[in-house]
Amino acid sequence: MTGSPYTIKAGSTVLIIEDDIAFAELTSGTLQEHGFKAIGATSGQEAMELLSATIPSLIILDYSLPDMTGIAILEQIADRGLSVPFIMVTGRDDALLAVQMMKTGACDYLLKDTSFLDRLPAAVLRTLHDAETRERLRRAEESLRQSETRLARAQKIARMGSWEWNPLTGDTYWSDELYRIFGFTPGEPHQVEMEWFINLINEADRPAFKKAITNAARQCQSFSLIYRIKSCNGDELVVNSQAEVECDSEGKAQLVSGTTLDITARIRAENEIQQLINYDPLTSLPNRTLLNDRLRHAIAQALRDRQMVGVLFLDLDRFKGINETLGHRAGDKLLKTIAKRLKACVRETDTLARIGGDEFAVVLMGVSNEEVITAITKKILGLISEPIYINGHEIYTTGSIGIAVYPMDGEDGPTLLKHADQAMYQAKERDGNNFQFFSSEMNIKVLERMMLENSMRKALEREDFFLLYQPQVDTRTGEIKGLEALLRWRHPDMGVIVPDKFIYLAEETGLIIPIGEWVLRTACFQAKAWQQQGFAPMRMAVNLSAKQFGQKNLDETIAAILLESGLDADRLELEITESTIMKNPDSNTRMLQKLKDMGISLAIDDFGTGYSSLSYLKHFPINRLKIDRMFVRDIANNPDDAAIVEIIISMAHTLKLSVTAEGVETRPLMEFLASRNCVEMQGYLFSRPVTAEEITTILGNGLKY
Ligand SMILES: Nc1nc2c(ncn2[C@@H]2O[C@@H]3COP(=O)(O)O[C@H]4[C@@H](O)[C@H](n5cnc6c(=O)[nH]c(N)nc65)O[C@@H]4COP(=O)(O)O[C@H]3[C@H]2O)c(=O)[nH]1
Repeated sequence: MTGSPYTIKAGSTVLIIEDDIAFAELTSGTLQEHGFKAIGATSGQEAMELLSATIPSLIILDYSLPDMTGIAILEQIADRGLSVPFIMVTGRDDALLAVQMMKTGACDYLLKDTSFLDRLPAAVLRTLHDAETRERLRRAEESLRQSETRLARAQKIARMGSWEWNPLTGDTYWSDELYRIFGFTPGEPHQVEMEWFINLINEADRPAFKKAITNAARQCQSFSLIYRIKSCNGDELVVNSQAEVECDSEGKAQLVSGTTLDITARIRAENEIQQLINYDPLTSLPNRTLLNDRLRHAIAQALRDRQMVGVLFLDLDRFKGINETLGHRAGDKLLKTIAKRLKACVRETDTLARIGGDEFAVVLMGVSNEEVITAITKKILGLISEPIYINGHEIYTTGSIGIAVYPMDGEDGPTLLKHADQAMYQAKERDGNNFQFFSSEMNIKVLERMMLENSMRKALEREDFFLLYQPQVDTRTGEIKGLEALLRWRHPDMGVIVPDKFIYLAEETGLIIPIGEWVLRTACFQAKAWQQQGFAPMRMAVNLSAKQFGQKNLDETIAAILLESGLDADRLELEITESTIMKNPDSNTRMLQKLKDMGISLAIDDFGTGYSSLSYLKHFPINRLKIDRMFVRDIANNPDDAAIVEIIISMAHTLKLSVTAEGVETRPLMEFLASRNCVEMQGYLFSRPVTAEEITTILGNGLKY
């Protein structure tokens, strides 16, 4: 209903509709005495005419009028859209009538009795006061409704929804717009379960959301969170939820409420901008801007981890010619194919960028040595040089790569890139399809390694390897109990090379497998030959590297060699380092057991340098511990080493293992070890590693130490 606003104030107009003129005057007089302005009408008709001109603050209405009933008048007033409070007046004391009058909307009703005039002013005041309160409430409700409409409109425009969640009861409220954002019809589902909602969130973002909502409920922490969510129609949206928490005096969360903004379009636009700023549109690879950024991060990370960063600058050889002959489209296809191939060579954490027409750069993270860089560079050159088929043409292209390494060749991105670029030009001058390190030392190192690797491949065929044997002596009797076979490489240019200088490379290249097999075979045949020459049978100790030990069929290979050579298994001892076993203790223990079951003796080499714990040691089916020569050497000077050696010896005895000390160079060392019950020793004091012929002489002379 609409109506005019009014307030209680002196002079408020009261319309008295009453056909009893005397009564009307009395009423009017009383009201005027109390400061009201009274106007009067004696019939319904007259009242309606008056109401056309004036709207009173209150009507005092006689229930029964000559031309119409009070109720009919009220209907006509309502029809005009007026809302004026009224008090009914009646001469009849009838409870039923009173109820009926109140039902018509009367604010009060008064009986025309002797106390009427006494009660009138208070009733008028009360009615006016109530009417004013109602009007204020109506206006407040109206304004609230308007605000709600405005908010809903604003939410719709902003794609923002609001919500509430009661952490105590689990009750939730979603605004209509929130339903719409998530693709639901407003109000459906009516009650939103938090668990159900969490399941709509992208799995990767769920933990962050759960944490935020839990912190809100448990610690009253407000939050602002961006996360992805699957909408009802399956689209993925990106939203930003901001929440505030209402807490009670004890700090217990009562209500979590907030807004959720759909920022999908914004994020998409931002991504597109980022894509344009940071990526090359042709290959979608990072461009120079992003490369510089990534390079800065890579350097910071390498500084923390004390590692190197490899920066490769690649330029395609003869690309210009291809572009000119086959056209730019073909050139673009070629670049895309190259980009794809390059991607296959680098790890996720590395950066591959296109920085110019036919120029690419690669940033290799967390590199520990230049070999890794060389390996990746070779792989890249190999992949680039494979034929590319474009528009029916078979195209051959190659690349030139310059390499700069942090920290040696520069401490910042631009310097490293500049140096890699310079090195690339040198590679190009050497006819392309080549790589070049910026620093000459690095080049020499890599070159040496490559040469060593090449000549090692040929060394087996050319029989450049040979074995030396070092006696293992029982110091109580001076007898030779065993011989350790030690590998040497007679290099055509570099002379004899010791294993420490090439075993690592043989391991890395896999050449250790054929070389190791050659060592085993040679040593077993030699041991058998000495037996056949009538010398007392001795142990032949052979070193096994980690790669050899990792072979699945190692036991079969060894069994075949023993069979070929005719050497009894119990004459062969395999020396494996602690770190080799500890690389994969469970499967290695199984292999050790197989070898032991064949009757072969097993020794842990360099004992004390690795990580064997006593509990592991108990489980390894081994026969012997060899104390590393590093500890033995320092016994005299370092009490710690002396203590370690003593512990190893007593541990070996407790576990019923034999023990051999390596690197015994002096008599005092021998005496110290002997006094600690270490019986068997090996070292320069007795003999350096010598050739098989020299061993034959020693054995022939019946030499004892
Ligand atoms: N300073 C000093 N050194 C002594 C003394 N007595 C022996 N040595 C040296 O100590 C090394 C003992 O061999 P290792 O600990 O098994 O250590 C060996 C072994 O781990 C590995 N190796 C040798 N031959 C082979 C092989 O055929 N296969 C594999 N996988 N590794 C081998 O190369 C390592 C080094 O071998 P070598 O250079 O021959 O070095 C030998 C030996 O010459 C001494 O009194 N003083």
